[in-house]
Amino acid sequence: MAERLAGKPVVEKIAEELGSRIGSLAERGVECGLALLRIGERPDDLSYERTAVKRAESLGIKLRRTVLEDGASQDEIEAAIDGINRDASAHGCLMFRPLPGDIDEQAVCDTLKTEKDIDGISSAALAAVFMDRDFGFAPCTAAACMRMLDFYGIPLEGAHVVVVGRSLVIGKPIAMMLLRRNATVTLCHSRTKDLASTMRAADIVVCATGRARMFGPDCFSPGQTVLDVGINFDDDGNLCGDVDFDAVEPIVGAITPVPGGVGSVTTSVLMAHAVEAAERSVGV
Ligand SMILES: Nc1nc(=O)c2c([nH]1)NC[C@@H]1CN(c3ccc(C(=O)N[C@@H](CCC(=O)O)C(=O)O)cc3)C=[N+]21
Repeated sequence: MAERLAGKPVVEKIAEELGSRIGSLAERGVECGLALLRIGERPDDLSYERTAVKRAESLGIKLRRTVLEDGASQDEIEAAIDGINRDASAHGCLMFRPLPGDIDEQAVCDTLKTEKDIDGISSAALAAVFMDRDFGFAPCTAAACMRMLDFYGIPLEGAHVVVVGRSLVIGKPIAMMLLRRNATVTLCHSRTKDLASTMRAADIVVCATGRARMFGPDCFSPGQTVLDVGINFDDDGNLCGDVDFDAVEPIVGAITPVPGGVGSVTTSVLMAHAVEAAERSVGV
């Protein structure tokens, strides 16, 4: 049976680190604030939001929630971001993505003030990830995967990592972050030929497609480490990952569960980024 790479100890470690930093900010009269911007009622957004609310409450981070109707226009969404830009009590902003409808998403992302961009959505923040430059913040989900790998001591140097999924939220940025750590990265997607055999050849597989239980035992081999980034709801409304966990767990070396895996750490990384943005705002 695979080792289960649980999010909980990583979440607890981050909470411990943040506790004292939030305390120091409070001594300077700064209450760390985080703005959430959600458009519509997508179940995976709501799942993220539920955990974020829980984490913020337990850490003492102030949340400001803005919810727009599905069908909100480009102008309405940009106006909401403008409101967050001008709210001095919000040190960082998370906008749930992808945006519904035919919105120019990158234009929306680029209206957020750089210093509040704690999910690395602006062109400049993403460019920095691709250029190995330390500027701004990396996308929280990609950063959460890296934290998981480091916490559990999974070696990256020279390792062959297959990433399945090429989104700007996770697939593309994590490929660059892994490269920076000297992994050999293969970036796969829905049109990849011989996907299963490519996945089987990897040391580490990162699944980020958003398709419920899409990857079964034929895609994996003994000893592999599997990060399941998917947050999906099956036909019965149950939360599940991109990997068919029950069928794959007996085969591989280590695997993250859903729930209780990468997603749970993502929300903690979001809090860590908000605290860092608050610190930067007062020059710490
Ligand atoms: N800009 C952006 N970045 C994202 O990374 C992003 C996004 N938008 N939109 C929505 C999806 C989904 N997502 C989740 C993250 C954590 C949990 C999470 O905390 N899940 C808990 C369970 C929560 C529950 O029980 O519902 C867990 O997996 O243990 C869920 C979903 C990030 N996404």
